[in-house]
Amino acid sequence: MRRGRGRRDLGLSRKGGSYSDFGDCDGDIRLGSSRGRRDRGGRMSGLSQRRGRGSDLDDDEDDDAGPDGFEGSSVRHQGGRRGKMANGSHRGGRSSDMDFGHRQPRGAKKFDFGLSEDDDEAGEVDEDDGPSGFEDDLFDDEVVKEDVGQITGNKSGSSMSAEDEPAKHESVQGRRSTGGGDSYLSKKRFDECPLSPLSLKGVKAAGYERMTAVQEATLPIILQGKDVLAKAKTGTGKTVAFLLPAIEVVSKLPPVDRDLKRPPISVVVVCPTRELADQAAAEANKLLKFHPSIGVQLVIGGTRMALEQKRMHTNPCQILVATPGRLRDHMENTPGFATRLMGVKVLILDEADRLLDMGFRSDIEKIVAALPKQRQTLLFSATVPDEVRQVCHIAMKRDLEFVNTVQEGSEETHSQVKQMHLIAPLDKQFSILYGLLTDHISENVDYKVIVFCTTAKVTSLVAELLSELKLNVREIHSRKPQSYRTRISKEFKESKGLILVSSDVSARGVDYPNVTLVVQLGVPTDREQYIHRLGRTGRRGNEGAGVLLLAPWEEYFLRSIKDLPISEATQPLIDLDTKKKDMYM
Ligand SMILES: Nc1ncnc2c1ncn2[C@@H]1O[C@H](COP(=O)(O)OP(=O)(O)OP(=O)(O)O)[C@@H](O)[C@H]1O
Repeated sequence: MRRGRGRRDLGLSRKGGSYSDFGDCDGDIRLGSSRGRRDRGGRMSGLSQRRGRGSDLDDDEDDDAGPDGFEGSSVRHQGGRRGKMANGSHRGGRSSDMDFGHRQPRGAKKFDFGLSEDDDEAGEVDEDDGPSGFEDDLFDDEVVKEDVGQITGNKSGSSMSAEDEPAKHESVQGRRSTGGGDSYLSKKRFDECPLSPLSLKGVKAAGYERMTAVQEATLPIILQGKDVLAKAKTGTGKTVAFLLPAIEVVSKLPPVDRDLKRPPISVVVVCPTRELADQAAAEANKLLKFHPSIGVQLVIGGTRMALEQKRMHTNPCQILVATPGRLRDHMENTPGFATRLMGVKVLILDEADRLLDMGFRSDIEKIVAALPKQRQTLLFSATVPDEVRQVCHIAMKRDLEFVNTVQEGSEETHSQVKQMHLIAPLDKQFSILYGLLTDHISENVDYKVIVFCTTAKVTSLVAELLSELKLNVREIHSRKPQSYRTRISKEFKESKGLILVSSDVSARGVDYPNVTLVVQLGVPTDREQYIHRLGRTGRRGNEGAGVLLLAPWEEYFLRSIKDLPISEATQPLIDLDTKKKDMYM
């Protein structure tokens, strides 16, 4: 691959004068920027605008799969591989910017690719986010504050301060972890724990011998039957940490009578995204290898309800892994399902922070209300912002244990992941991205890169453009059918030498092994999102790198991550004109 040094021109003007600086679009096109905006009436250059798809309640495969005003709209290649933007009209005028979903200052000239609804997990967001007042009888705010104050060692009981106060188990982590807080595995082996022989066999078959810090810290407490709120860095084995003790609970229950019309569901795992739910179910199946009598069922948006109902009927499971909207849908529409839920002994809220900032609070409240109060609740997250603490009020017992495996004073990110940022004007950003990628590829034979974009449409556009430039690219976002998302996710998991351009559907929890670089194009929603996205690399103690590419007016974001070890990157030099000549000769 030829790469000129010296020019940093976004260029992209093509032979025949098709697109130039992405600027030949018809009119004032803007790549949607801030999250959560649902509909904008701006000129969209023929892009059909679809409103947010609401919760995954409606998320049937067909609904998801068809043309949705997105596929084939943002960059449509008409007349061969001629790139055209939006409606394909190529007028001569040079627009000033291309906005990859960046927040724009007032008055800035922008392109709008019709991102009326960003892909805030669009398929799964529930807009019905009203207060429920659930379990007010059990936990009024004052009581919780007091209790939580005790949990975190805050005797004044003023507030639950997971971030501010050293947690009860923090010191335990400090002592037990190996190699300075960032180590991946502790010294403790699974076979030193009071686990059933069948679970131990499953753990061994899965290739796990020693525990990770969060597993070591939480397992004994969960096995005692306590509610646990656990905070641990990304990629440190939280899934096994909650699944294994949950499996133990099920294995100790009396066998389910096969003739029972509505056999109880004993464990419910709620995950914010379908990918994550899929991943948790797969991990459960791995661990259950030697527990033939325990079954797992996955219920997620984007698949057919009827099929799930049939499966649940013919093969009743004890462990149910679900996305919140679909779980509620079954609660309301699947005969006998609510009765089956009355058997729940353990409720797990995975990536609790994400569940909440995706607007699932109302779903969570309804799910919690549908479960027996006599149950164990586990809440796992890589970050514990205020909203997560609030959910403890509605879902957990007052004597919950907060296990924080992120040592006080240490960053929430991994030290083996090199973090960099770059501030660049919009018209330079794509060429910089391209330069970063090609530099990384030339230095890493086994490269595996995720490029995060702020919205589904920008994701698609960037993927399309990178493919045009002959990079090996896949895209994943909420506008793609679930079957496609699953396939791409699987492919990326198993591949090397691939770039995944993704919206935030892949930001949290998704475990892609050996990701070598994460690029964040545009400002993340918040500090937590930055950490979660970055957490797709450096998993299982591996090394990795992260680059945050911001526009000048987004530089303010650096203040919110100033405690993290992030430094300024050198701008890659790239001559896209040379590349283009290669392509069109
Ligand atoms: N004890 C263990 N030994 C070796 N590998 C493990 C162990 N526990 C988990 N893993 C592996 O570590 C990887 C990361 O685990 P997992 O996805 O559960 O992390 P996580 O903490 O949930 O991350 P995130 O916060 O990003 O969701 C997985 O590939 C998992 O199979």
